[in-house]
Amino acid sequence: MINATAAGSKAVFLDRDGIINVEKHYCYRINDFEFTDGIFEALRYMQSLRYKLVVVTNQAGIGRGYYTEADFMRVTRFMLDRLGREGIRMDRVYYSPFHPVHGIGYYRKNSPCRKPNPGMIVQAAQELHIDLSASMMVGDKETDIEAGIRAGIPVNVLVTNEAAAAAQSKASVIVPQVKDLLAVFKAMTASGA
Ligand SMILES: O=P(O)(O)OC[C@@H](O)[C@H]1O[C@H](OP(=O)(O)O)[C@@H](O)[C@@H](O)[C@@H]1O
Ligand SMILES: [Mg+2]
Ligand SMILES: [Zn+2]
Repeated sequence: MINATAAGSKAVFLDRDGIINVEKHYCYRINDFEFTDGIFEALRYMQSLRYKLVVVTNQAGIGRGYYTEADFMRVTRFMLDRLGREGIRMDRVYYSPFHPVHGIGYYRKNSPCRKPNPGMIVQAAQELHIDLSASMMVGDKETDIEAGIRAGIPVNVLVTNEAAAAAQSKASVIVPQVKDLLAVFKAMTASGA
């Protein structure tokens, strides 16, 4: 169970591609941005329990030269606008444009903010006064789970329908689809957190 403490707010950290929108390699066009089935209901529920909602997304497509920061900002505005119309307010979006091998120029570096490194989560905790010990991470890759664990988040939820990924995962909970998240969130907060 998850309880908030006086040390800060509780939060749900959300991977973007594969959790908020359907994973389509290096998605940056609004026309390709398709919300996953069940994400609105899951986010609305956690927001109603006063969890902050924070996106932490690797966007190495920027560093690789596939699209620009302006492209990412455009699709982010679209995402936030649509979430807003669904009654969901994201507290912050963090992104890492870097890649240690394939990044071009400035973008080629092993950034502490690129998952599985926990930098984005740690930064969010400082800037938004989040109590990580009362928070959750949700992702579709083991790198998301590793970032959550390294940041000190106790509940790390993996969404995958790949048996091999599930078998090797360090996640606390594994579900096959985003539309299973609402039930996970309800179970995790059952004591009234
Ligand atoms: O919100 P996410 O899931 O952190 O974003 C992942 C995508 O940026 C991108 O990530 C991976 O590419 P890199 O190794 O970071 O270059 C791949 O899984 C791509 O398919 C994803 O679109
Ligand atoms: Mg992902
Ligand atoms: Zn890669």
